[in-house]
Amino acid sequence: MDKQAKLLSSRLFLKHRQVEVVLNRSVLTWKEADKERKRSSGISEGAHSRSVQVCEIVAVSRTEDVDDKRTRKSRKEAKQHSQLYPHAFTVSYVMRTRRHQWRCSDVTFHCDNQELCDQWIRVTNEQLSLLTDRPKSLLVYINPFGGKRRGKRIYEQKVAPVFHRAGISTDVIVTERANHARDHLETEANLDKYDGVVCVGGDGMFSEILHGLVSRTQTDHDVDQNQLDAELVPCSIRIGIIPAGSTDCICFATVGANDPVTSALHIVVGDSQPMDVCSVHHNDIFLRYSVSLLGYGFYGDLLTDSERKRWLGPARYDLSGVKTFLSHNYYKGTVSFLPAEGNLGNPKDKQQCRSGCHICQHKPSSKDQHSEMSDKKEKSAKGDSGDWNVIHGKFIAINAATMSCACPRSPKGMSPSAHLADGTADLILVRKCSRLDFFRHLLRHTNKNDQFDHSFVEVHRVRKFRFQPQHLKLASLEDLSEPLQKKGFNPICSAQTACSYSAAHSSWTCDGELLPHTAIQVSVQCQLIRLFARGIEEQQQQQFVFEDPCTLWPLEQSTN
Ligand SMILES: Nc1ncnc2c1ncn2[C@@H]1O[C@H](COP(=O)(O)OP(=O)(O)OP(=O)(O)O)[C@@H](O)[C@H]1O
Repeated sequence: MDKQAKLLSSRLFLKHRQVEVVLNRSVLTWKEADKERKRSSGISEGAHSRSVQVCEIVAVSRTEDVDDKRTRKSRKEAKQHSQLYPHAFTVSYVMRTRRHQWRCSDVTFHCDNQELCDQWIRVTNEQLSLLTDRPKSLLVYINPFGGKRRGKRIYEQKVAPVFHRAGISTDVIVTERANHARDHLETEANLDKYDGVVCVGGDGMFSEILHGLVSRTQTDHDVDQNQLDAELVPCSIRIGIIPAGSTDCICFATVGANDPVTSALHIVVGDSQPMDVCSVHHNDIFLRYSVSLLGYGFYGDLLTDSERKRWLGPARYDLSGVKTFLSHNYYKGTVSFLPAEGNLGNPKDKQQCRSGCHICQHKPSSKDQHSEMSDKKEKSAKGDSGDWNVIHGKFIAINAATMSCACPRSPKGMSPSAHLADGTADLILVRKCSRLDFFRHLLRHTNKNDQFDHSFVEVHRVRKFRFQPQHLKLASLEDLSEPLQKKGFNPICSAQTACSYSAAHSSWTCDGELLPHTAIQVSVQCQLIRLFARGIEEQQQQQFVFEDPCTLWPLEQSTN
């Protein structure tokens, strides 16, 4: 850092203290000039040096007003000071606070020379203009009904001021119905105008944006999404998520916090986090895309039941969870999967996917993927099952996690070491077991114990998988004639016919939406989209030195 050539170096005033301010290409540093002198004279107190990376500067501009938050006495002092040093500029920058949250902090430097002040603003802005990843123009969709219905307020009070400070222009659409954002993106939006799309809402709203953007990209490139082996074209513009829903798992897993200001700042600094997307088909029909969890059995049943209890609000998930757990259903079927050979990671690794993850950076080139695909096509044409593994069984749950699925309730997530962008999903098969064992497995989603370390749980890192429920294939006569106890049904199910029917098949939940088919084919599309995020930062990455920030803004209100 010190070796870089200085672009500017001046003695300026920060409040009443003289500071040595230095700008080089990557860092802005300031330290108290007087303390430096004391130290050279042998007194042990060191100069407090503060630094901010240029890539984390939000904006720099001329300052006209003195800070009106000061006390009357300090306002008077400030007035005298500003008469002596009437020219000032303010640098707004990212400051890390607790638990991966970011805030925008300001520091104002004063001087007596207008030319010098203008030079600082000009040179700093020149450096910012070299950061070409930063968005200048954004298309924002707000779901006014997501979560606690605070999407619009969250955007106006916490996010818009940050975008305004950074000089980002926005077109804002407040949605009027479900799928409004998806349809607009698919058919109407002039995407050439924008550097990114921002979603203000929860995971359901994000899914709309994902579907709109991915479908639009495929249409623009004449790619047929219904084709199972179609090579999908990655989306060229990034998506930002401002969490304002009741479930904000995608935001949490990619930023480490559900906090609107933090997300806004990740957008401003132009972060880019590639993400895998699963495409889900039923034969030659495209069904949906998924970025987090595909679940059959336990989670499918839970969602089906919770959909009937929407009136209960978020509490419906707890109630349906208990009910589904007590039902303790299992399902017969065949799972086939293509293991992720050559992948550097393993679902049982202790290492988690974090900012700058080397496993995600080592993605297979599209050429390799293509030749792998042609290989498979050749093998299947010959009637060979290729490298596909096939498992017939009775499953309580079949889950495919494309990311860790970490959320505040399950801080490590369903598959703690799943990666955001390595082109794979973790396929977790929970076979029929006792209710107590299943409870132990579920409990491990909330604590630090290895949730795969059970004889009835297996996990595979896969590039593709298929599921065929048995009832569709074999009409399951044998199944239906089995005594209910043998099938593991719970005595609390009093209507036996209803129980046997409900246990014949479950449904797939796909990122919180129910799929209309149970026989599905899933293919992981490596790095199909990019988010304005950088993955969860390691704690050590938390911060350069910052003391005594002049102000923190926007207002320190609690987040949703
Ligand atoms: N204006 C609107 N009116 C009604 N529904 C809308 C509107 N805009 C978006 N939606 C739909 O609302 C659903 C839920 O939105 P969102 O994900 O933002 O909130 P949420 O509270 O997290 O919801 P959930 O947890 O139920 O998914 C989305 O599936 C989206 O399609």
